[in-house]
This record gives sequence, C-alpha cells and structure tokens, in this order.
Amino acid sequence: MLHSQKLGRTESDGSLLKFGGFKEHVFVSSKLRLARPSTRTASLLVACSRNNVPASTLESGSFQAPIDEKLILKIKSQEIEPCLSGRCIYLVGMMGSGKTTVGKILSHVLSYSFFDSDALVEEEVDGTSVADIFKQYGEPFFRNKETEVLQKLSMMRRHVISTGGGAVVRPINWKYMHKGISVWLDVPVEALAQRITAVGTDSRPLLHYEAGDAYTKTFMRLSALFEERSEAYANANARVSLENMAAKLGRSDVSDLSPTTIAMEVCHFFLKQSLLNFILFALDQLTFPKAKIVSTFCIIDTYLCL
Ligand SMILES: Nc1ncnc2c1ncn2[C@@H]1O[C@H](COP(=O)(O)OP(=O)(O)OP(=O)(O)O)[C@@H](O)[C@H]1O
Ligand SMILES: O=C(O)C1=C[C@@H](O)[C@@H](O)[C@H](O)C1
Repeated sequence: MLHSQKLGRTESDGSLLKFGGFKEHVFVSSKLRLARPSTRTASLLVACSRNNVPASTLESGSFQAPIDEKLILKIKSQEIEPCLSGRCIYLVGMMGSGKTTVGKILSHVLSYSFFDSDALVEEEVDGTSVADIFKQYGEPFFRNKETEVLQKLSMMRRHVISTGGGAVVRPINWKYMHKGISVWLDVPVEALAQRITAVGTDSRPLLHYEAGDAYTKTFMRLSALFEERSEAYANANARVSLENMAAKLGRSDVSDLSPTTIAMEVCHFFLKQSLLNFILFALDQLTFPKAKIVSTFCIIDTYLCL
C-alpha cells in the first residue's frame, strides 16, 4: 500500500517538446520571460488573488521563493490542471537534479500527492536505506523493487513522483512511467557534482568508487553515468534544461535558478502541450486548405508567444 509522503529523504529558444500520443518532436521557441510577468499574467494575478497560498506551502527545504514567483506558479498550475486530467507527473533525471525539491513544490501547487520512488523501495524492504539495500542485496535486487514500485504507482492518479536516478534505464519502467507525463530535469554534471558534494555521497551508493577529492570523484562518476544514460532520459515527454533556462533568463549560472522557477518551467511545458493539442484538434476540423494555412500561421504565432 502506498502512502502519500513526507518521505523526502533526506526556453529558451529550442526546447524539445515530446508529448503523449504525438510521435513528433516539436522544436519550440519561447519568448516567455518568467522573471517579468506579462500583461496577461498580471491580469491573472488580480483575478486569482483570492487563491493566494500561504508562503510555507511553496517552500521546499531551505529554498524560499519570492511571493510573486509563488503566485505565478500557483496560477500556472491552475491553468495546467485541465491538461493534466489527473495524470501523474514523473520527474526523471540524474541524482541531485532536484526531482525531490521541485517535485514537492509542484505537488503542493497542484494539490497532488508527492512520492519518492527510492523512499517507497526503502519502505518495501523494511525501512532499509537504499545504500544498505545495494550493500546487502546488490543493485539488481534494488532495480527489481524499483520496477515493482513504479508498476504500483502507474495505477495511481494525481501524484508527482520523484524517480530514482537510474529508473530510466529499464525499458519496462518506461511502460509504467508513460501512463503519466514524464519530465526530465536536465542539470549540467558540474552543478550536480557541486550539489552532491555539498551534502555528501553516503546515501548514494553508485558514487562510492573513484579515488580523488570529493568534488572530482563525484564529477567523474556522474559524468560516466550521464554518458550511459542520456539517451534513456530523453525518453521523457519533456526536457527542462537548466542550461537553456539560464540562458533565456540571462543568468550566468544554473545555480541561480530557484526550484520554484524550475517548477514554473515544468508548468510551461504543460501549457504548451495543451495549446498544441488544441491546434491539432482545430486544424483537424478545418476542411478548406486556404483556411488551414491561414489558421496554422495565426496559431503558430500565438504558440511562439506563449
Ligand atoms: N534549483 C536548485 N538550486 C540549488 N540546489 C538545489 C536545487 N534543487 C535542488 N537542490 C539541492 O540539490 C540537492 C539534491 O536535490 P534533490 O534531493 O531534490 O535531488 P534528487 O534529484 O531528488 O536527488 P536523488 O535522485 O539523489 O534523490 C539537495 O541538497 C537540494 O537542496
Ligand atoms: O542514479 C542511480 O542509479 C541511483 C539514484 C538514486 O536515486 C537511487 O535510486 C540509487 O542510489 C541509484
């Protein structure tokens, strides 16, 4: 039985969008500036001010987002709810990519439950930590448990799930994760190594091999894992690249991107998805070729401005 958790163990131009039933990869160019709300956002802010959420609900760990960021995120989350229609959100990415931190923020604003698949595996093995499961039973045992957990989660609705960093490697796991919508948090390996070195590698058994200083060995191991896995991460429906986001927002470093800003980017992908669905539906309804062409241009223009 799965219980909703506190279990948190402790566009740039050219973002790739790949969704649901659509096989195509759509290259989108976004002019959205998250830091500067548009006129449309401002009117929504007024319209939704009674739904203001208490500050604490959008905080995760030591991160606190400015109030306007929190409001914009809340509004965006309300806009994407219909497009999600209860489907679960699976966050995938390397260890340390912020799946838990961003996932908790998203689950709060969407009023979804939050699950951490590593924590669920630990629960299944009588509370044994992931590191001890690797030590006592080996990685294949852990991977089997992880698959079982993902299978159970795939039958649920309205959950945000932070998956284990290696969950993407088994094709069977994708069968389960594709029941919902998956988002890859793509964080440069240097930033991952910095974050992980800051908190230590004790709970991360796959980082226990290389010799050298803590940052270098973490960086080396993460680089090798990323090399092996990048294709598997790309199976996700959407990719949120922190490098692209930093460039778009004019930040020199990805470490300047708050988890709330990243959660907003995830919502932004869902908004694009719902618009894209609408476009395809509308085009399907049109019978005159000329009307189709004119509408396509109008719609693409709107889409690029989103
Ligand atoms: N946007 C961010 N900026 C800076 N640090 C962050 C950001 N997001 C998360 N962190 C920090 O990075 C570390 C890892 O974050 P988190 O636990 O959310 O990652 P994860 O992807 O769930 O990792 P794992 O797969 O290993 O469980 C934490 O110390 C967290 O505070
Ligand atoms: O990247 C990985 O393979 C792992 C990441 C963690 O979330 C845990 O699932 C475990 O430590 C393995």
